[in-house]
Amino acid sequence: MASTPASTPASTPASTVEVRAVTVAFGGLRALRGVDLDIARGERLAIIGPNGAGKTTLFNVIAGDIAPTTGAVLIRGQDCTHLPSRHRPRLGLARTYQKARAFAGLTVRENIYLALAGHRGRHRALWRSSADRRMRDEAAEAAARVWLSGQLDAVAGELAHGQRRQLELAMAIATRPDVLLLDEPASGLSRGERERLVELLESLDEQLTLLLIEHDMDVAFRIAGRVVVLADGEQVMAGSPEQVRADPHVHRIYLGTEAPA
Ligand SMILES: Nc1ncnc2c1ncn2[C@@H]1O[C@H](COP(=O)(O)OP(=O)(O)OP(=O)(O)O)[C@@H](O)[C@H]1O
Repeated sequence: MASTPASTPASTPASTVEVRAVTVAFGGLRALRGVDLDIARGERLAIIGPNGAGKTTLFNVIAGDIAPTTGAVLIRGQDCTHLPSRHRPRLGLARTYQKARAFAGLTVRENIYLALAGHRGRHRALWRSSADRRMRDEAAEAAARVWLSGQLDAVAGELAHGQRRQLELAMAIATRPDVLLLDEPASGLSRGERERLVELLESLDEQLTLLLIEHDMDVAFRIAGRVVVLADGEQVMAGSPEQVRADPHVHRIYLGTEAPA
């Protein structure tokens, strides 16, 4: 019988991210009530739902920013329910937040560089070695991906809102994640910036697993292959953008209107 090398997992997980019966209680408030989700490698999944539905809480659980009250999260087959968020980038996970987190006093290049250095555990060796020079080049490449080449030496705090969001995205994609969580990437962007965001998201590696919380239905439906609708901490529907767009229940609870005839 052929032996399996020790480094090869016994089985390849069917899903890159598995959310198992996750509940989150904040005191008496149940922000998530038994959410189950399987997200396949390379899938583009949009999570939509009204304010307070539990979307960001679900992201926080997947990214390790909070632990679920009950239930489990597996990333690439590994149970990481209680793994702190700082260890999850090494599982290939990157996320952005609703509020920009770049250092306002540092330049675009420095911010992306620090994201890379943090990811590789190289905080203490800034700007010195050839590896650091490589990271500076990689930072410039990531900036170019989000059309910020002309702003490499601009201080983040002086960027326009849209450019700051582009920077956040560059900081996330620079680490070449397998799983990318974007929390409302289109928020506050102009129409032209939204078009560029869609173009950028469409250009990401096909193998990348992308989870998106988005209030802009146009962006969400264009990017996603599957849409999950959360309401009041529960998944109320999942389907293709076309199915979700046409679902009368979704229209009532989320859009507050009847589905188009
Ligand atoms: N740290 C917290 N402490 C207490 N309650 C919280 C906390 N975080 C979220 N909540 C509550 O949990 C519920 C779900 O919040 P969450 O931010 O996940 O919703 P959301 O769907 O992302 O909403 P939005 O679209 O407005 O961002 C809300 O009622 C919110 O007030």
